[in-house]
Amino acid sequence: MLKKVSVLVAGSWGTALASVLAENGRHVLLWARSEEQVQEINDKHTNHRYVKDVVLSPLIKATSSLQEAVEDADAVIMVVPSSGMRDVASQIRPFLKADALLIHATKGFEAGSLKRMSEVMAEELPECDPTRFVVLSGPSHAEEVVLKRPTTVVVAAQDLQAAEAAQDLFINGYFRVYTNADVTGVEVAGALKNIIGLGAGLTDGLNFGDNAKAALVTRGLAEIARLGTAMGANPLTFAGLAGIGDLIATCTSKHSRNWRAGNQIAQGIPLSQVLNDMGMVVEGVKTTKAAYELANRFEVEMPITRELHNVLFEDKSPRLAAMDLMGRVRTHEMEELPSDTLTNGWK
Ligand SMILES: NC(=O)c1ccc[n+]([C@@H]2O[C@H](COP(=O)([O-])OP(=O)(O)OC[C@H]3O[C@@H](n4cnc5c(N)ncnc54)[C@H](O)[C@@H]3O)[C@@H](O)[C@H]2O)c1
Ligand SMILES: O=P(O)(O)OC[C@H](O)CO
Repeated sequence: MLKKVSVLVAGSWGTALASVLAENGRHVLLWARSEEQVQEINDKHTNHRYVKDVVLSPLIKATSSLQEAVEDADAVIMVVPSSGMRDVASQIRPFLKADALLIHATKGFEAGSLKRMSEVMAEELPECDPTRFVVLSGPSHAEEVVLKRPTTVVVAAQDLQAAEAAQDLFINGYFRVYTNADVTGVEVAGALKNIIGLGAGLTDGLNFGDNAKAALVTRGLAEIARLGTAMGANPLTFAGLAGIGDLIATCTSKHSRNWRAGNQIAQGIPLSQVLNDMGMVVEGVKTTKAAYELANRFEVEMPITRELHNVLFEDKSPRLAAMDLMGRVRTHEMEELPSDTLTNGWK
């Protein structure tokens, strides 16, 4: 029985996941970094900056002490931005029970090392069994989850019991949780969809229309699956919730910070200002850089990622990037398949 459940940290997604747990009758300890935020959550039952106009369950209590949050916890849900994962994982190491159920819901890679979040956790928490690390991902905007709108996610772990324990913890009538054994695929899909979400915002901002966005999502999925498979993922994972499911949510929703960032860049607003004004994490920016480097490392063709990289970091005009994408050398739709499969229909 998982008695003490903690969520790190009280951003949008951490607060939304804490709300799901509270809905399931769990007392949740939510770590917030500022005393002001702790007081707001404990006294007013709100977390206004991150989840507007929502009254939180009294079962959610906040603390600014990582030790208090993690000590004796039976389950710890890590929802820190990818840039903070290593630091927070190393800080909780002295307090974390080795057999605690460790779940992360972060969508990104570590900048520089290009590691997946479960790899970073494994390095910083060597006492814990990495086969029991769970990743939770899928199409899930915090803004809708706190309103109890129907949502589906996937939890992946190498160890089936760990995945099922996470499924039991979160599943309820509006939050349906599926299991999957492909940790690499779910992590890669969750991180890379943000790049395409940025691209969808750009596409919409440039008024390119519905055909262009459908093309972006479909060809985006193709290059996500290409890199993911090279990194050891099961290609089928990309047809699931963490793959096409989250691409649809991110590329079509104005809740998406990545979509909004892309949309603002299309209006000519400088990236630094876009990020500053957002006031919340836009993982797709750093992930574009990481994926560009991963594509080089794994020698995988990722034209959309490359063009977005050039728009974000090389000052390339988004229109020119789109023209260059459209003008690429002609190719087969399923270019990554073995050549006998490609020619099969024409024999
Ligand atoms: N918001 C969503 O709908 C949603 C849904 C699914 C997954 N996610 C993922 O969850 C992760 C967190 O996103 P979010 O939406 O909660 O972001 P957010 O911007 O709403 O909140 C980020 C939180 O992290 C804290 N923080 C920032 N830097 C930190 C650091 N270095 N160490 C510790 N804490 C730090 C901030 O104080 C804030 O509380 C991201 O990887 C995101 O992709 C978000
Ligand atoms: O707001 P975004 O773009 O970070 O997306 C949030 C979630 O990942 C959607 O599933």
